[in-house]
Amino acid sequence: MSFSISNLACARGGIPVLEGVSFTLEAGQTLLLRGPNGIGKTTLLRTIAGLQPAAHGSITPGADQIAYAAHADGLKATLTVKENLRFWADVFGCDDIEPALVAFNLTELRTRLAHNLSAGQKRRLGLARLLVTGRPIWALDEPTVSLDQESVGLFATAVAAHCRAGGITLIATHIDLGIEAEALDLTQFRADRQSEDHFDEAFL
Ligand SMILES: Nc1ncnc2c1ncn2[C@@H]1O[C@H](COP(=O)(O)OP(=O)(O)OP(=O)(O)O)[C@@H](O)[C@H]1O
Repeated sequence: MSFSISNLACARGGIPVLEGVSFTLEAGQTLLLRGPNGIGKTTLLRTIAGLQPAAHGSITPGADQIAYAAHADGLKATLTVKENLRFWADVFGCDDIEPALVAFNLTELRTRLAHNLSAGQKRRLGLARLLVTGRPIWALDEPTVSLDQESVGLFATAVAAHCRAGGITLIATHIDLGIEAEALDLTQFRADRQSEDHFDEAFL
């Protein structure tokens, strides 16, 4: 298993954001995506997850191998913790949700409605979902927002286990997660946004 991006360009709201993004990750690797606010970390992850098309270039393998965790937790508010995980496990064909409950310290909260969880507990449940997808590539957008130190540790442990099992993890984050990984600053891939001005002028 490897994950490869070649000469990728992506846009947001019709405006070019990144261009010329190329890298390859091998099984077991984690890559931290860095760069200032607005540089395009979320845009890149959304493109990798298949939520928006690439403007140019290729991503291999495709979105059916990606588990994406966005800024929002994406929980079903009226289902319990256990029911939320069971829902996603059924979608992805996973039999056993217990390892996911244990990994993110959710066992005692299993019967609580997602609506009634604290922000950090919601985030833990959102991340536990990754474990029932069975997908080899995790694309995570600021995954530790709202997490306390102990929960950041649970997250780091889950990432390490995923990578030991041959998985690949991409993490967009501004903070130090205590995870040993290479970092890629997306600033070097900032798109030349002059092109949109030329476009406008041509039609005025
Ligand atoms: N829905 C949208 N429509 C138009 N432009 C958008 C939209 N969402 C984001 N953008 C713009 O796209 C660019 C890239 O945003 P993106 O969210 O990918 O950056 P980011 O690196 O993840 O930022 P941050 O570190 O603040 O989370 C920014 O200039 C942003 O203002």
